[in-house]
Amino acid sequence: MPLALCCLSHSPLLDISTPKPDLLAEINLALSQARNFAAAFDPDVVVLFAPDHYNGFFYKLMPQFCIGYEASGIGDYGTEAGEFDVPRELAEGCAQSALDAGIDLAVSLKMEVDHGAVQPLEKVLGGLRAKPVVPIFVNSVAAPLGPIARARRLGEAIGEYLARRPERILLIGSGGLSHDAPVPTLASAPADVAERLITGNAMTSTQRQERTDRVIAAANDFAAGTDNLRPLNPVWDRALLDLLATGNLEAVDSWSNKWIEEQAGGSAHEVRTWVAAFAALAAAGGYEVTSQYYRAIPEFIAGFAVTTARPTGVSMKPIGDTTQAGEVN
Ligand SMILES: O=C(O)/C=C/c1cccc(O)c1O
Ligand SMILES: [Fe+2]
Repeated sequence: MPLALCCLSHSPLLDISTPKPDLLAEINLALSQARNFAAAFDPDVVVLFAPDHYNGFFYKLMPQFCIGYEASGIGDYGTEAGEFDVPRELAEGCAQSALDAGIDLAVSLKMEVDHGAVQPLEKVLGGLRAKPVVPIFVNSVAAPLGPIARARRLGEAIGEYLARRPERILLIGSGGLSHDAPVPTLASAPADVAERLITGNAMTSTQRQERTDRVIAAANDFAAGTDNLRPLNPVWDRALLDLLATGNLEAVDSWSNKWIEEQAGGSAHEVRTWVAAFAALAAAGGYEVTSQYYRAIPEFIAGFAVTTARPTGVSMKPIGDTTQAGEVN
């Protein structure tokens, strides 16, 4: 059965910041196109590649990749909390196919995920239980990171397996593009924060609110040009979107993590979720991008993109407004 793909940037600021009305209308149109695309494809199941921001994965044991056999959203930044409906047999098949291909991923029977996983499910499908979901954690935040080539290989291995499955499967990649989110790092965090990055001790509601306030303040400063976060890089983002659209995915294998960070910021590693999702789609055959939206949006601290793609030659019944949303700026 066919695969289809929807990749999008997430941001905690998406439902908090208020960009100018024209920009907001564009963003809403792009997201509604993605929703229409998913509704027209009508997947039986979703395979979701998503990062985490020290809400579900901590340095007491930090894998590069992990498939959740059971998973729940923690409900940060106003996203839905609660249990995922994970199709166990499909999740096990994904894990085995990756292991067979030499990707030593972890599995979890109690995986916790944050806005990076839940927000795209809300925006594209309407909620975290709208469809059965196999959640796949792709470490994009916690150094040390493996090479981006490994994320491509992970996606490829899983795509080869999914292509043989009977279900209609929507691949979602969540993250990036260029950005430098104000997420702590083990190397620079004060002792109490570093301790939490290691142990994952639950945050108090005050600590959670302080984190939210800090991110909102950083976004306001960034939009005003008064923060020292690394600038967004629309040129890099556009080149990445072009590369993904042309299918030349192996080109990323030569990218070093240092180069990605220099070009696009410390959080641009989240693009490995896009690379994995596209590699999964490519493993099933040729594909075409059917819609693409991009803007560099400082208010979201994000090179913000929404892309849909489907196998070449597969048509889907259009639902609602399918006009092209904005384009690269
Ligand atoms: O987890 C956080 O506190 C912040 C995350 C964040 C901020 C800005 C852009 C993003 O993509 C994020 O995930
Ligand atoms: Fe993120």
